[in-house]
Amino acid sequence: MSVAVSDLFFRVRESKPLVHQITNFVTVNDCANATLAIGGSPVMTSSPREVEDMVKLADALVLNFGTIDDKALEAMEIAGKMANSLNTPVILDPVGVGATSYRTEQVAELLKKVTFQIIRGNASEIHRLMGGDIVTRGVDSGELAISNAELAARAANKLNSVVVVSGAKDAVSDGKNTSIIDNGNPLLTSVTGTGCMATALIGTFSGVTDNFYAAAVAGISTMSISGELAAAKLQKDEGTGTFRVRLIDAISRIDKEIWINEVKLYEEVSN
Ligand SMILES: Nc1ncnc2c1ncn2[C@@H]1O[C@H](COP(=O)(O)OP(=O)(O)O)[C@@H](O)[C@H]1O
Ligand SMILES: Cc1ncsc1CCOP(=O)(O)O
Ligand SMILES: [Mg+2]
Repeated sequence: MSVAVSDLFFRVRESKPLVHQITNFVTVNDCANATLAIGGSPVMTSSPREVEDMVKLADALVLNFGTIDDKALEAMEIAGKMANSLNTPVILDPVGVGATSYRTEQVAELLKKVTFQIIRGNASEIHRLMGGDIVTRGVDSGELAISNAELAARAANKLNSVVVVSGAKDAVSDGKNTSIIDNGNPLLTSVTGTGCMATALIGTFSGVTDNFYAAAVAGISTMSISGELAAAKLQKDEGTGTFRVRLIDAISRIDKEIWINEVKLYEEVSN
C-alpha cells in the first residue's frame, strides 16, 4: 500500500490532473494553492450554468460544504451527477455538518443523488454524516467514545465510500482495511482551511489513480506531514500567519523520498 501511495507524487506532477472544486469562499484560495503546490491544476467554479461543462474536462471533482447556499447546492448536484456518469471521482468535504439542520439535511439529500468515492471530515462531521448515533464520553463532551479508526470504518461501511476522519491521528478506511496516520501538528488547527486543503489534496491524488484508498492516504498524510515540516521551520517571533505560508512551501516540496522518510502509517485490518 505505501508503495502505491509513494508513487502518486510523481504521477500527479507528471500528469497535472485538473481538479474542479465547488468550495467555500473562506478557503478557496488556499485550496487552489494547495492543489498547485502538489502538482495539480485547480479550477474553482460554481455556476449551475457552467459546472456540467467544466466537470467534463476534470480529472476529479471536490464538493465542499463550507459556505453552501441553494445555488451552490444546485451546482453540486449537476456537477456530481455528471462526474458519476463519466466515472470521474467525486470527493465530499462535509464542513460544519451537524451545526445547522440546513447543512445536515442538504448533505443527506446530496448523498442520495451523488455517489462519492471519498469523504473527508473531522470526527464530529463524519459522526453527524452517518446519523450521529454513537455515544459521547459524557454529557458535556463532544468527544466520541470510539477512535477515529473505528469511526472511519463504520462510516465507510454505512456510506459505501472511502472515509477519512482527520484529527490528532488521521484514519482512512474502506470498511475492511483501515490505516492510521500519526503525523500532524496542533498548529494545523489554528489556521483555517487545513481540512479543506487536505480534501483538495485528496481530490488531486484521486485524479491520477482509481485506487481511492491510496489517494486518500496520500492526500491526508501530505497535509499532516506538511504541518510538521512547516512547524519545524518556524523561527522565533513567527506565528500562525507564517505557518500558513510555510505549509504551502512544504506541500510544494514533498515527494516520494520525503514522504517515505516522514510518514507514520499503520495499517489495521478489521472485520
Ligand atoms: N490535534 C492535532 N494535532 C496534530 N494535527 C492535527 C490535530 N488536529 C488536526 N490535525 C491535522 O490538521 C489537518 C486538518 O484536520 P482537521 O483539523 O481535523 O480538519 P478540519 O479543519 O476540517 O476540522 C489534518 O492534517 C489533521 O491531521
Ligand atoms: C471558517 C469557515 N466558515 C465557513 S467555511 C470555513 C472554512 C473551514 O475550513 P476547515 O474545515 O478547513 O478549517
Ligand atoms: Mg473542515
